[in-house]
Order: sequence, then C-alpha cells, then structure tokens
Amino acid sequence: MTGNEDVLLVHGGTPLEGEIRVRGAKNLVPKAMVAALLGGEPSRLRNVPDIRDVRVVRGLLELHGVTVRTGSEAGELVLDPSNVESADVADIDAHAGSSRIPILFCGPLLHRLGHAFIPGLGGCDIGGRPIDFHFDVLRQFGATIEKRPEGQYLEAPQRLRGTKIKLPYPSVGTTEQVLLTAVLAEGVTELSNAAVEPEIEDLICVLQKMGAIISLDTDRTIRITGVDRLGGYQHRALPDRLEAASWACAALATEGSVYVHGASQREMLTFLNTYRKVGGAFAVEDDGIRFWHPGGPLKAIALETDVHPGFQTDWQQPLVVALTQASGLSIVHETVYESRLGFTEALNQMGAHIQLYRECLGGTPCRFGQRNFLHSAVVSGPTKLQASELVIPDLRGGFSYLIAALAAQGTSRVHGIELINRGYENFMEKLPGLGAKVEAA
Ligand SMILES: CC(=O)N[C@H]1[C@@H](OP(=O)(O)OP(=O)(O)OC[C@H]2O[C@@H](n3ccc(=O)[nH]c3=O)[C@H](O)[C@@H]2O)O[C@H](CO)[C@@H](O)[C@@H]1O
Ligand SMILES: C=C(OP(=O)(O)O)C(=O)O
Repeated sequence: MTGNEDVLLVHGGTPLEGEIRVRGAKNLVPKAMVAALLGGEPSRLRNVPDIRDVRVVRGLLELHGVTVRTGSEAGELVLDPSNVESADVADIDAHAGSSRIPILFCGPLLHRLGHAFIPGLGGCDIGGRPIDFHFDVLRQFGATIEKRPEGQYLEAPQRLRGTKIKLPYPSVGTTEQVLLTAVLAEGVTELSNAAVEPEIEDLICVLQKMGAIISLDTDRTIRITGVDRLGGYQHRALPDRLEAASWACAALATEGSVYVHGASQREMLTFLNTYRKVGGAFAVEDDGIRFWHPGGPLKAIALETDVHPGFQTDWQQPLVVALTQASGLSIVHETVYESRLGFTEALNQMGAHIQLYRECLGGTPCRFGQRNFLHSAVVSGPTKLQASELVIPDLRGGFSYLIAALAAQGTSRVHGIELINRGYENFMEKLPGLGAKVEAA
C-alpha cells in the first residue's frame, strides 16, 4: 500500500464476492501463548493469525524471557519458557496500553517468580472495562496488589492457594485469570458463574494438555485441582468465529457472497440462527461456511447480546450495519458493554436511521438499565447509505465502518484503519480479493 497508510478510500456499491480464510481466534491465541509461561517445556501453537494482538503478546513474552520462534508450518509458534527466571523486564512500561492481555500474566508470573508487574491495559474503548474482578480473585488466591502510577505490582508471599469463587458476572477475562492461576495453585479451586465462551473451552483444552485437571459443569461451574508442575502443549487454535461473522455481515450488507474457509458451525450456532432470521443465507461445508444475500428484502429482528451461548457482543456491530438494510424496526439491546453503540452515530451520518435509548429495550433488564447508558438501539430500515468521512472508534466498530462504506454509494474516507489489524488478519489483502474497490488515500 502506498500513500497514507492509515486512511483508506473505499469506493462502495460493489457486492463482495469470493473466498477468504480465517485462522485462530484473536480471543484464544494470545491466551494460549500466555499459558506457555506455566510450562516446564516448550509449547507449540498452530493456526496463529498474523494480527497485532499476537505480536504484542509475543513481545511481552520475549521481554519475560520466553523464546518465541516460528515453527515449520505456516502459522506455527514455538514458545520456550526456560529463561523466564533470568529475564530483565525493565522496559515493560513500553507495553502500556497495548492490549487487554497483560492482565493475564498475573497468575503465571506469580507462580514462576513470586511477583508480577502489569502495565496499563489497552483494548477497545466500548465501556469502562474495570479489572476489579481480576484483582478480587487474585487476592482470594493469596496475592497482594499495590497500585503504582505506571501499573500494578503483585506479589505472592507464599504459594497461591486454591479457593472458592463466585463471579458477580460471567466475565471472560476473569474466568481465564482464574484458570491460569488455579492450575498451579495448591488444592482445589471452584469457580461458579464462570464464562463458558468457546475460546475459554479451548484454553481449558490447552491447559489439560499441559497436565492440568479441570472440569466444567453444566451450571457454569469450573473446578480446577491444582498440580505441582505443568509441561508444554501442542495445540491447534480454534477458528475465529468473530472474524467469520464479520465477513458474513459484509456479504449480507453488500448483497454479495463470501465463502469463509475455516469458519466452524459449532461455535457459531447462535449467530447462524440470527443470520437466518434476518434473511441471510448460509451453507455449512466441510472446510468452512458460505454466506450470501439470497435476494429480496431482509427482515427486522429483536436482538440481545449476552454471554455465551447467547449472541456474542463482538458480533453486534457488524450485524447492525446489515440491519440498516432490513425492512422495518430492529431492536438491539447491548447487555455486555455499556458504550458499544456509539459507533452508530457515523452510520446515521451515512443515512441510517438508528435511535439510541437508555432503557433496556430487550426482554431482559440488564446491569445498565438504571444507569444512564445509551445501550439500546432501534434501527429503522431499509435506508440507502451514502459515502462519508469515517473515523474508526474501535476494532469491531472499525470493521463495521468498512462494511458500511462498501455498501454505500460513493467514495468514503476511512481513518484509523490500523486499528483493524489488531483482530483481522490481512484484511487489506482479503478485501481486494473479494472484489472490494479500496485504495490508500
Ligand atoms: C481479548 C478478549 O478475549 N476480549 C473479549 C473478552 O473481553 P473481556 O475479557 O475484557 O470481557 P469480560 O467478559 O471480562 O467483560 C464483560 C463485562 O464484565 C465487566 N467486568 C469485567 C472484568 C472486571 O474485572 N470487572 C467488570 O466489571 C466488563 O466491564 C464488561 O461489562 O470478552 C468479551 C465478552 O465476550 C469480548 O467482547 C472481548 O472481545
Ligand atoms: C472487544 C474486543 O476485544 P478486546 O477485548 O481485545 O478489546 C473485540 O474483539 O471486539
């Protein structure tokens, strides 16, 4: 790409047609990389996408003394944690604000070194995103935490001990925090009201391969029996169901057809049901899923985001773009993040009719109902979208703006596209491969 690397001109109005491949999940791969810190031997992770969150975690692991090299297969990483004890982490401040993953280094570093320093977190600005649950559970394991201006300093005065925890909300990150800490803690940990996203199950598989003992009950309870030592693992990361859904929405909104190699039905059941209700068509094949607009009007729906197995919040933003093309009034109730609908303002500038509400418009009152957050939307469609000047606010919002620009009439200027690299591998190559007319500004 030449010109301004961070601004993309999108000439809209052409359906996306063709094939792309999704690889390992952004929400699993960096965590499986962190898990390698717990092992006494090297680990091998396959199906690793080339995205910024992976590069950030690789840098952090290397800083902590883990040798990371590419394996013989494309997308394979070999992670060797033998030198963690002798690493010099003086430069850790440079990693502040890079992603949400550093918080998950706490348990592994406390086990290995007895202390950990966690720089300020990054990640999408879609709500307050506190980390109070993380610190509450780490204290329960026996860690002490000191807030410093540059980050958080943690110590484990003695070996961490298994404990009984009930999460106030099934937080994905906190569930992973508990898993990565409990596996080497002394005794049994019982975690109730845990998150059970497919990426968490895959992390459990990684840890079991390393020698951990973990059971998952049907009532969101996870039990972990701590062991004294873990080995390495060999694992192929589950595919990115969030990226797959984003391309599915792009096919629908542009009236095109996209075959997503690597997409897996099992982890996308809820998305696929919703896609069908909106009027999208799909065919599940051995190696992936084909998504297309079958012609005729799309249908308005009522949608509530939720923890798994509900409708994943990261699917919401791309689907909203497709809903601007559906006939009638769609209702969207975002119950996971309080500020994940702000991206709709730019869609309205493009001609969409989306009204935000503070009330819980879905069937279920959520945590945000009485708290003044614009977390429900009514999307009135269909509306013709016109090109616009767009500034990317966050990862999924950014991909959603690309979809809107591709569906719109005219040429949009999309600023901040670098943010999309955090979770969408090679999207700048995938787009022209699907017939999208895009160029650097
Ligand atoms: C890197 C990664 O995997 N990111 C995913 C992960 O984010 P992440 O792990 O950050 O999300 P959580 O599930 O923890 O957050 C869910 C809710 O819990 C709240 N909360 C969380 C922790 C805490 O200490 N206190 C607290 O109040 C959050 O503000 C939010 O309202 O799960 C989200 C929900 O599926 C996804 O949208 C993100 O893509
Ligand atoms: C919110 C997301 O990610 P993160 O937690 O990394 O900010 C996302 O993937 O949409």
